[in-house]
Formats: sequence, structure tokens, C-alpha cells
Amino acid sequence: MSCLLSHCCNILIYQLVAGYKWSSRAVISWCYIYTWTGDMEVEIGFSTCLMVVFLLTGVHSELFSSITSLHRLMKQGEGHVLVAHHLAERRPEDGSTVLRLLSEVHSLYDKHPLSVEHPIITLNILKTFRVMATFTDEHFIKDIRDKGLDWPTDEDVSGAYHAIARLQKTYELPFDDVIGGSVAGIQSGFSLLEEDVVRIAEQALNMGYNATAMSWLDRKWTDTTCATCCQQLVNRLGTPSGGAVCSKEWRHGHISGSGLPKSGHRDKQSRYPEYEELCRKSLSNGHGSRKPLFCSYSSGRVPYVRYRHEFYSLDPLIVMFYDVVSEIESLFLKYVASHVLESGGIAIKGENRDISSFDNRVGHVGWVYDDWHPIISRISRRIADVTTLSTLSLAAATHAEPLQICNYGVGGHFRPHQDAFADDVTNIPEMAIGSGNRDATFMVYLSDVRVGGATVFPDLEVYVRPVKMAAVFWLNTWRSGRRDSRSVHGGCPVLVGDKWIANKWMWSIGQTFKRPCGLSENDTDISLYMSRD
Ligand SMILES: O=C(O)CCC(=O)C(=O)O
Ligand SMILES: [Fe+2]
Repeated sequence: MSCLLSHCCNILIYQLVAGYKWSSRAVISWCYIYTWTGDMEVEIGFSTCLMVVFLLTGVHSELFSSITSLHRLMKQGEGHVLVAHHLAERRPEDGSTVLRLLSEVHSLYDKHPLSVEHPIITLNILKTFRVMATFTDEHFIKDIRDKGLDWPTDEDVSGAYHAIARLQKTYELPFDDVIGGSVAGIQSGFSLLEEDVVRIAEQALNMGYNATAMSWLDRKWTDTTCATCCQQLVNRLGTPSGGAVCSKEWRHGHISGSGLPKSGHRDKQSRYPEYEELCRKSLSNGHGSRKPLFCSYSSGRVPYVRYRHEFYSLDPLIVMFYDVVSEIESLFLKYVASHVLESGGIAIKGENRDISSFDNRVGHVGWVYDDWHPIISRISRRIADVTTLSTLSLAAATHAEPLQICNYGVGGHFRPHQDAFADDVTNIPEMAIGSGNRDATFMVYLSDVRVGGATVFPDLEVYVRPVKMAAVFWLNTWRSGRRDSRSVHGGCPVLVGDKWIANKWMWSIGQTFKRPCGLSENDTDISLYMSRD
């Protein structure tokens, strides 16, 4: 069986390399083979194959907001080489330069074990692609995209600068380390250029971090040697009147005297300082997470399956469950989602950005439905089993949403927010009509994250670091149905790594008898869960 499977896998890879379009339906039917046999060897062979397919097939959207799209871009190397050869024939003078740059970018990717998961390597890869683009024209890039190949845009580069600015600020990374190419002690092999530092400072200004922007500039910029950088800054801050343009005094005068948002402008947003503090704590702690209060095992409805779970908070309840999905199930979810991922959160577009509305979440999101495949419905049933809540998806008054998959990008994060809708919200989604509210969240980590990316609950001082195949479960409402403001939480920026999560939100209507109202309005849930052990 496994021999047949690996043969099919070879054909599949061959077809991909030869440029055949592979439909996700075909891959899904492969999963039927796995589901049908349930064989361990088949699972290993299959997951390796799925991994290759996953990286070779495409999603086309802003690259910076999904690390997986960057991996894919680099795996398209063969395609890019063909394109460069094509260019070399059409425009020999430029073609050879593009070929040289292309080989440079691939050696960047190959030489570092973390490659695009390191923000500074990503920046350099994106920049090299942009340099290549200057040797081409719009038609040429369109041709590339028509061939199904990705080509980074200027927005992707701005996104990478923005990510570095945010990472430094959130984690208080030493400026000199980042300028020297290192984050969290992981060296990229590159130093930032003066021009990079100005663009990062510019992004810090966009976020309202004026003092941070000045610290960036002061570190790298001693005089006005970088003419283009100076021009960039002049454009941004307005025409200087008198004095040495771009000198330290001029910069400080203009930044503090400009109409730009002042430091801390965004910090006043709900729980942001506490969120940042917990994100930093989650890095400094060498262990997986803040110590759980205690742990235990529960068996759900299937008596012979035992789940280890750790309690991080009893009121409101926050529990981490281990091994709730298998390796192949996480790979499968990522694969299926990669065809439906869209930019989630507000990407960086143009110069006049609305500072209050962009940057809440940087990542790609997509929905996968139970009726797409038995593996997906099986995961939903398991979530019901583990949580004792209902995940039935009904046409009217659904008990739970489909799985929402998210892949974070370079520095990808999710600011503090609540999953449940406010009690007085007027524009609730259609699904909510007759369903109540998002009572509970079950968030599965589909990947480990090398550094950063913790999930934090600022009101409760709880943080949890991603552990692949484990899930965090928490309640967003009181048992009376009111939204519980203590459930505010956020995803810390990913410093180095590729973070994937799958969310299942369970709605009140389905939980009426599973999580009944208590005797008082603020009755807690612990009794419901503790009684199961
Ligand atoms: O990424 C995380 O850790 C949190 C994600 C989250 O809160 C959400 O998707 O609603
Ligand atoms: Fe959330």
C-alpha cells in the first residue's frame, strides 16, 4: 500500500514540477486513502507528500502577511529561473543581472536554517526581488503572475519594515542587535543599511512611536551622508526651514513639532501596555508557558481516549489541552486552508493610512467547513468531545462556526480583543441571528513557533506559548450569557517562526443545556469541567 502511495506521490510531484495544475480536490481524495487505511506508514508517507504539495501549490496575496507564501515563493525557484532565462533572451543586458540576483536570493534562502522565518532575512529576500523588478516592466511582472508565480510588491517590503519596527518596540529588542542583524540572539548574517533604518523609523512614526523612531535614527545616522534617506525624511516631515537639514537637531525638532501622532498614541488602546508586557514575559520565561495552576487528565465521551489538560485560570476558565489533533490532521488543515487564505487584518496600503484601523491583525485567514472532508468533521466532533460543548453546524441557529485557520506573517500578531460580540452590538454577522454569542473559543496551534507568538490574557496575567497540536480553550461569556470582559486576549508578534492556528467558536444556542445558567448572574464554570475527571 505504502509503495503504491509513494509511487502516486512521485507522479504528483512530477506533475507539479512539469507545470500541471493540481486541484485540491485530488489531494482531498488522497486523504480518503489515508482515512480508509489508517496505516501508520501510509500516514508518514502521505504527510511528507502533502508537505511537498503544500509548499509547491500557490496562494497569491500580500506575501509579508503569510510566511507560508514566502516559503512558496522561494520554492518556485525553478519557475523564476525559467522566467529569468526568458528575460535574458528578450533583454540580454538585464537578463544576466536578474539571473545573478536570483541566484543571490536563493543562496540567502538556502544558507540559513530559518530563512524566511527570520524577519531580517525576509526583508533582504523581498528587497532583492524588488531590485530584480527594476530590470523588468509591468507586462513582465504580469506575465509572471499569469504563470502562477508570485513576485513581491513594494507593499511587501513596507510590511517587513513595519514588522521589524513593531517587533523591536514590543519586545524592547536592543537597537544595536537588530541593526547588526540579530533578533532574540538569532543572527541573520545581514546588517541593516542606513536606508533600512530610515524606513523602519518611518514605520515607527506611522504607529505613533516618535521616540522609538528617533532612537532608530540616532543609532545609525550620524550626519547627512545618506542623501536619499534624508530626502525620504524631508518628504515625510515637510520642508525644513533653515538649519542643517537632517541633522540631529533638525530631526528632533521636526518630529516633535510635526503633526505626527505622539508617542503612546496607540498604547491607550484597550489593554495594550499589559499585552506588550506579557508578550515580553513570555519570551524571558524559558519554559513553555507561565506555570499552570495544576494539570489533570480527562476522557471526554470516549472512555479510552485520555487528554492531558492544564488549568491556567479557574475563573474565568482557561485550559490547555495537549495532542488534540495529529500531525497529519494539522498538515491537512494547513493544506486545505492554503487555498482559501485571504489577508486578514489590515495590510499596509498607500501613504495616507488610517492609523486607528490598520494593523489589528497581520496574517492570512481562511475558513474550512465540516462537510469538505471527514478529517475536518472528525476534528469538530473531537472538539465537542473534549470541551463537552456542542459543535454541530446547523443551517438555522448554528452551534459553532466552521474552523477558521490563520497563518501569521513576518512579525504577525493580533492585538488585544474579545471574541464575543459586545452586548449592545448592532451589526452582528448573519450567523449570530438566533445563535446568541461566541460563548467559547477552542484555539488549536497547528505549528510550534521558534520565538514569540504567545497567546496572552492581559486581565488575568496569563500567557501560553504555542505548542503544536495542543489547544487553548477559554470562555468569553458568563453563564448568564453576558460578555465577560476578562476574556480579552491577543496573539503576540511572531519574532522568528511560522505560526498557524485553527479557531473553533462555539455559540450560546447549542450550549443551553450543556452550560446552563447558574443560580447567580456571575456563576463560574469550573464545576462543569472539574466534575469530569
Ligand atoms: O494567535 C493567537 O494567539 C490569538 C488569536 C485570536 O485571538 C483569534 O484568532 O481570535
Ligand atoms: Fe481571539
